Amino acid sequence: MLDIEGLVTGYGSTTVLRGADLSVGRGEVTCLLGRNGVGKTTVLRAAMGLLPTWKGVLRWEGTPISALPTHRRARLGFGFVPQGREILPQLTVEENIRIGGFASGERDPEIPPELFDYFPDLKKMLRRRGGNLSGGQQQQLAIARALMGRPKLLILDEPTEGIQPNLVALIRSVVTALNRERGLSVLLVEQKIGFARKIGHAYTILDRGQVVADGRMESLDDSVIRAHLEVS
Ligand SMILES: Nc1ncnc2c1ncn2[C@@H]1O[C@H](COP(=O)(O)OP(=O)(O)OP(=O)(O)O)[C@@H](O)[C@H]1O
Repeated sequence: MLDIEGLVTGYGSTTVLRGADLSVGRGEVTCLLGRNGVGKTTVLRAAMGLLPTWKGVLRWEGTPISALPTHRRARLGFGFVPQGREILPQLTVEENIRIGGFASGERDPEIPPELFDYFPDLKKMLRRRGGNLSGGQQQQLAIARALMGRPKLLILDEPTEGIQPNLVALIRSVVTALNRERGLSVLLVEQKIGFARKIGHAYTILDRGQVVADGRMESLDDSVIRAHLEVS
């Protein structure tokens, strides 16, 4: 579905990704893993078109998309939940969700009732300000907002960061349900190996801007973790 080949990009004159390769299969959850600062968020931002592709090719269902701006990628079916969630604190929960519909080009987006099948808590707090929600509630809100664009691929940057353990389980069950019931493909950056193992079908490990290991999640054994993920 999404294929990234030989991606080189960075910030200003600093190269961060030095030829990264990654694929997300249709209907699969792929976890992008790696130590702090190796370039995981940079991969997601380049996939969304928030950073230019300096070298390499990004393909969506076989078609090159490297030159497309972010809003065109959103219309193709990319949904993005950024690190830190980026909820608008002064707007209500309902307004924050509807913004996801504007982003995909709708003039007066209505929230489909079935969205709340996945987020019953949000339904009870539609009039509350986004800034008054807990981290876990904001994460649900950010996912709901991304779903308003009816994505085929959901890209999540550390969805469990700063979230209480009981809500981590909730986020996992929501993402798993969206994957199983709606066939949504998922690319997610994660620091918690246990979470990645439970949620992912495949993994890719990044180190210093390059992919150093990838495969099916069952093959992510302790030797791979020791070599590439534990702090040495
Ligand atoms: N806006 C920016 N301007 C300049 N350098 C940046 C910027 N954002 C990130 N970097 C640098 O790019 C490198 C990769 O950062 P990135 O956020 O992609 O890593 P990461 O693997 O997602 O890290 P973390 O797990 O800490 O979120 C780091 O050295 C970081 O300092």
